Amino acid sequence: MVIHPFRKESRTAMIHASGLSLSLRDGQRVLPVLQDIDLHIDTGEWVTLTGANGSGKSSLVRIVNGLLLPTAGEVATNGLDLRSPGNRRQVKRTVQTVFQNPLSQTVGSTPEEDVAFGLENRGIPGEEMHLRVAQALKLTGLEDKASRPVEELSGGERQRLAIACCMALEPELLIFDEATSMLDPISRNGIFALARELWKRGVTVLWVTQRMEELAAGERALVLEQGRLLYDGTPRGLFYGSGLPAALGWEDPPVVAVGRVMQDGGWPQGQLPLTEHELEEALCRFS
Ligand SMILES: Nc1ncnc2c1ncn2[C@@H]1O[C@H](COP(=O)(O)OP(=O)(O)OP(=O)(O)O)[C@@H](O)[C@H]1O
Repeated sequence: MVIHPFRKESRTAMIHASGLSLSLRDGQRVLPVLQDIDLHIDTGEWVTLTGANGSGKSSLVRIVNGLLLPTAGEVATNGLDLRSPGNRRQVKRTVQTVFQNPLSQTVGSTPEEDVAFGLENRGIPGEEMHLRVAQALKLTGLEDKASRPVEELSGGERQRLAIACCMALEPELLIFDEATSMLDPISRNGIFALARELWKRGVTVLWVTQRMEELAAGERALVLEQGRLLYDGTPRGLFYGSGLPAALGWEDPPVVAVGRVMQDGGWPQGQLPLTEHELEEALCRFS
């Protein structure tokens, strides 16, 4: 059952899935990895996908970016039906993914080489390539490190570099697959803020995370559990209206823990805080 279906059909679909299922063979067993998923994500949205280990998040990402074929159902990314191999090839050019491990995503020996690599593969001519490399490194705050050895970059900087590589290829959909999970809190916040900035500039973002603070700070939340889409709606509805966090045994983020006390005290749901900023505002109104 999907709680609070969330649809805005008026804009162009970036991802559209209907009855999407995926079964994978594990030895003698057939695992139902994704089950009967209906999903519509518009161009320009920020959508956060969460779920326990093994709930199917990465499998869904791999279907959406054209790497894996569903066993049943329909799925289209950027209007391209992914059942066609030609469309899957095309989609791989418009969707870029930033993965979990910052150390496993670099191929060049310096940031500028690394960003240029993907552009060369695409056959982007020299002058434009240099321009795009410079722009991508500036966008991600790495312009001063353009010719430093990659090994000298921190984990957070390596993750910025992975984002620079993606952005140079001018993606329409940017997927972050637990991209902050191996970083320290400051780098994590920096990468999250950078992703939000890119989203505000117009890139559609699918943010995959198990961090409740990141989920709370987004506009729309998807919850996968054992391959089923259990929730599709606002983070506020998820934390304060659905009962799902308790049912799934999640620990509340600190701000939501305070919000629950406010909820018990009679605060209306629309005013319950999800972020530190909202909590501060609520307390100012109260005092
Ligand atoms: N190639 C495969 N063959 C068989 N089973 C697979 C394969 N890939 C994934 N699975 C299984 O599918 C299920 C979902 O895996 P998936 O990686 O999509 O989950 P996830 O939510 O991304 O997990 P995590 O948070 O641990 O990365 C798991 O039970 C996993 O073992």
